[in-house]
Amino acid sequence: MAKRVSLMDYHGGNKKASTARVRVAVRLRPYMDKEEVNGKRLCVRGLDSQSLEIVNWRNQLETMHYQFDAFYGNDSTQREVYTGSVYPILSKLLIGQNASVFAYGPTGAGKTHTMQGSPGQPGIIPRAVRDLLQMARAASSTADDETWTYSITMSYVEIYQEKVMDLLEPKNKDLPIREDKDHNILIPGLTQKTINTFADFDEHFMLASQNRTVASTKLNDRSSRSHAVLLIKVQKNQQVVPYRQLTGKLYLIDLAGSEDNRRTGNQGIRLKESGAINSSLFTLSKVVDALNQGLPRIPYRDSKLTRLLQDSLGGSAHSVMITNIAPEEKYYFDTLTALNFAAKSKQIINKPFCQESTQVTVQPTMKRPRDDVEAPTASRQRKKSKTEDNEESPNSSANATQYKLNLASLDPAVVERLLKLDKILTEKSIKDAQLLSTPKRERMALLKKWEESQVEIERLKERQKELEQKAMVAESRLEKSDNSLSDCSVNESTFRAPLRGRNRITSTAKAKKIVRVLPLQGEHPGDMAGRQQSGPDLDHNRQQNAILEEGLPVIEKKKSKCTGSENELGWEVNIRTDLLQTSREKILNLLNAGSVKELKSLQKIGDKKAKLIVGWREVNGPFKSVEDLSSLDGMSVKLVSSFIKANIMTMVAS
Ligand SMILES: Nc1ncnc2c1ncn2[C@@H]1O[C@H](COP(=O)(O)OP(=O)(O)OP(=O)(O)O)[C@@H](O)[C@H]1O
Repeated sequence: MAKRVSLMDYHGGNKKASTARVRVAVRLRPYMDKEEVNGKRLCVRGLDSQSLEIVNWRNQLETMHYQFDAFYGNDSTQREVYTGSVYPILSKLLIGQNASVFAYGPTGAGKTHTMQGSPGQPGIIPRAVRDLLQMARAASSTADDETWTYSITMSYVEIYQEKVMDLLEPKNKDLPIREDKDHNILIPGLTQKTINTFADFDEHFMLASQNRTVASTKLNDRSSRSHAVLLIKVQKNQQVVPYRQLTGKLYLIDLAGSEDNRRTGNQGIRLKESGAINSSLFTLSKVVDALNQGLPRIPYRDSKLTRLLQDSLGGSAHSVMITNIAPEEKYYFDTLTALNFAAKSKQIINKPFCQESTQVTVQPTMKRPRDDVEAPTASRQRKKSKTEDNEESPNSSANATQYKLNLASLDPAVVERLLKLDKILTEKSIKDAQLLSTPKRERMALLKKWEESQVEIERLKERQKELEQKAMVAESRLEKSDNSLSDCSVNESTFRAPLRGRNRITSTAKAKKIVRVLPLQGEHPGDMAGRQQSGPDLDHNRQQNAILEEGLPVIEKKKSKCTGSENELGWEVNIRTDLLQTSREKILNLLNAGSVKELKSLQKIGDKKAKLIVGWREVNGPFKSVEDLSSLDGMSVKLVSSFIKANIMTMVAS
């Protein structure tokens, strides 16, 4: 489950939670008025790196003075703006915090130039993406960070006439904006592209930018008719238990400019667009006012723009607002309005959080968490091919590989089981059946069932130990009684060998059957007749003779010498080949057609293994041989061979 970790908690401090004021910078664009009706009259004068004044040429007494976090004059470069106001917040993304940079100001004042720039003068967006990619690459290769991998994705939307349009997938029109229970703002269904290199970003961004709505107005040849929001998501995944996941989101926003339609000359559709732009900017202003006044209700929901900026204004992001202004006298009122808005915005206090969750990333080569072995390295992850998905959507299919489940508190073995089961299900495209993405209640029920089966397994293990001990006692008793039989040493060693050492059969029931049947199979009944026997030995041999007389030719007479030891397969040699074959066939048939209940009738197959067999069958088709069982999870070759032995012994003896 995702959780918000305050900066205080994140750094382990115990003071008040950290806060961050919205940083406000003002950028003045160069003088560009070609008409110069009144000569070159500037209404803005820069004073120093933080302050400026605005002059009203009609009444110079009205000159206003403003101070901001930064003031960039008309000769400032793209690099200065970026390094001074944006670069410092990028590192926050890598620790799971959100940040946003938005350009605000009148139409034609230089917002798009500042955010996007041109190939010769790249703006904030390309610079920030390039640096983030570099920072993530550097971080994942440092010694401290080697257990983390980073993935960076981009989404790009425009808010055009109160509709959220997906610029990466233009057919996605009018997407909804939602808020999750942790107050994260989401756009379900929004396209998200993985960017591994700057070239990836450039390709997607260039194409998407062509989908943006721009048009010529009297004040700007290429005026943005919409608010454009680029979302860069940096996800940091821990590759070892407890698989923490930090997600930082960077919003880079190029707002449409406020427009005075007496001067833009807007008509028809342009006028309608202008109405929507001004209305959302008005709501933005109301939001800032409400925040500054500490009102209980902040009207975020009154426009799509403010809903999307909810996190950036009064929320959890580190926010930078760049107010673009124009110097020409004709912009005086627009500039004054923009500066007043900027001045009140700088009073807004945000409360940054670290977005942290514990996650499971299903990776094919992931090893057993129990062994504390790392999943694929960062470089392997980076090599993953570019993907297209809709991860913004909580229900999206792409989320199939990323689940939020508190695994930290689970036994690593449980995690491993869940991962493997989930992988099988995902591979088989069993929709909605993915264990980790199932609703919480079902997940809990499954986990409970799993816990119960663990208890059952423990109980069975205990029981098996007890039985083994009993079998050993019975065996040593038998050895004593065997020693009293004088002349059967060769056959004894041949037939009794399966009960000894490594090949000892660990079930009392099986031991009994073999003990009673096997020794006499090698002897001719007549050989026993003349022996002097008494007490239990006599009864024992009578019993054996009786079995033999009933004609149970279980064992082929073995002519080999007594070597005193047998290899792992030696026991098979002692069983008649046709019986061996039939038993194997019976087992194979059961494995391929048996129900869980029937499978459980096999030796060494409990409920858990029976279910695994059924599952394996469904996924891989029928078992070709009994030995195929070793491809089952938890069935080593050794285990399979002891399974075969136990079952064949049971079948031939029954
Ligand atoms: N700092 C600058 N240096 C050089 N040219 C600039 C600068 N700022 C803006 N310009 C130029 O001014 C013109 C208008 O800028 P831009 O389109 O960025 O304005 P805008 O604020 O985004 O306008 P709108 O809100 O209408 O979209 C463009 O031709 C742009 O290249």
